Amino acid sequence: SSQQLNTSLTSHRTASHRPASPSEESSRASPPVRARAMRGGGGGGGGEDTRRTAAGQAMVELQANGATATSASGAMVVGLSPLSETLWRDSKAMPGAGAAALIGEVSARLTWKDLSVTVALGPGKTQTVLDELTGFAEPGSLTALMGPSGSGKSTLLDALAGRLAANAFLSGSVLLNGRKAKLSFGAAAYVTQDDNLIGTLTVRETIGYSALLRLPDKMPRDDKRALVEGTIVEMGLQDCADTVIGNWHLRGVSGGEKRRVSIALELLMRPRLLFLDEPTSGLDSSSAFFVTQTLRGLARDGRTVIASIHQPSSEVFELFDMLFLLSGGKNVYFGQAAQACEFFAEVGFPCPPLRNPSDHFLRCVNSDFDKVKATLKGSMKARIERSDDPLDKITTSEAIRKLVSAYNRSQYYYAAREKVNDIARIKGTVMDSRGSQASFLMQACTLTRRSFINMSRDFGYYWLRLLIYLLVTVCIGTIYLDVGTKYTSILVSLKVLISGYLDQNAMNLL
Ligand SMILES: Nc1ncnc2c1ncn2[C@@H]1O[C@H](COP(=O)(O)OP(=O)(O)OP(=O)(O)O)[C@@H](O)[C@H]1O
Repeated sequence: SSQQLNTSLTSHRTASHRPASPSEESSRASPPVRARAMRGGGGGGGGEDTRRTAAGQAMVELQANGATATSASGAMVVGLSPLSETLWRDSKAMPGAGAAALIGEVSARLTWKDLSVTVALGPGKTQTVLDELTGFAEPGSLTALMGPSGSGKSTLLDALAGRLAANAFLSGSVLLNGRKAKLSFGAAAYVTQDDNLIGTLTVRETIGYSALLRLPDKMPRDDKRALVEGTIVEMGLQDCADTVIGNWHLRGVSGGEKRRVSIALELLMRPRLLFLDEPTSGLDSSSAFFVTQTLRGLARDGRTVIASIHQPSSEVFELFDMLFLLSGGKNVYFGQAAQACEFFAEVGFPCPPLRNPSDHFLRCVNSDFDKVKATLKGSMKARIERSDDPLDKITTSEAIRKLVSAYNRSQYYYAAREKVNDIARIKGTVMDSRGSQASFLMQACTLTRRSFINMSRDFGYYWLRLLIYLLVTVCIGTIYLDVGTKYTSILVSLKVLISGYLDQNAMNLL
């Protein structure tokens, strides 16, 4: 209930005023996120104080993520903010029944074991896209899925998020908090590669409307506003909060900021598990760095973050905690990102001193390089033949075979399987808020208002149309100028009117 929500928010606000221990302080948020939080809500003018207060309140709620809360049943619940708990309880509570109980661990611990995906390509034709993959993702960690194009990164992300295409078949097990769970919207968030945002709305409006469309009606407006401001601060968007997203005729926020707005929309429901499909695609290296740094901050707040990344710079690579490297649907390496260089060196492919590690790994596992080598001629070919790089001595396909078989016999592989079994034994609650909690009426009103604002600000959609209608009106109207008032004139006018009406309809149909 809203009272329950208020109580939980207030109690946490009060609780947060006690001095935090250094370890608590460091576990709450990453330095950049905290630094941004300290700057408070953006924008100037008379509303700044209100916004700053609202953002401050929301930050208390946001900082409570990853903290230990006491559930109504008296059990200690790990890794859940009061808001998440209330959202979940409200969605689970049956009329007349008590609120659902939270059991043990609620942070998202995801494991997948011997996961294979086969797609049907036509009658009798199938393709194995993922081949017996095993891994895990824990709260507080940022896991990067890397591999060449077509290696199966997006398919793995889809398989873990439970959104595989209809022609794809999964075998093996995917467990969330030790249970088989169908991940639905709310429990886990999935940020797609494309930013589906309305160009005419500002960043604050975009996040605000999304809050109205998804949060429960009974949640007080002030709390919703505080949550929106807190999310803006958490994603580092306060400097562009009042800038429009932008479209073909409107210069708006940058590509990196757009990506962060897309992530912010998913964060509103406080998911414990975050999937991102290529969050840095199309961004320059500094924007990619800031987006990844934000993801790391979200992970440090107790969330489980899994992202597929195409070709990270060395700075971005350093931000990853875990690396899942794929090639042709097979696992080449899974373990700490910082230990990947060691594994490649053990197998006989050490990373040259001045090379970006991620470029080196992708160079080792991308069989397209065989085709590149085959097309080289002249001095380039001679240089490769003289080179002492082990990769130039064998084909990439052979290198991949060597790496895959070395990984399957390595300590990394056995450690991962053992950890998967250990994690699967920890049973916890699967947070499933079952989608939007706003009522139909609230959604209809919000969508109507948003649509009107969008139309009134969109030059092409509204003003250009209005101009065209005015021009057409003048053109048709002037046809009747000085036609006279005789019977024949009236008949002619009527004919013109009907043919004009029919023409207009025909044009509309076209
Ligand atoms: N539903 C499907 N039907 C047919 N083929 C599929 C399907 N899903 C994936 N594939 C195939 O599986 C392979 C892996 O695709 P996926 O999109 O997972 O690769 P990726 O590593 O994400 O590539 P990219 O980096 O280019 O996005 C591709 O060859 C793709 O054509």
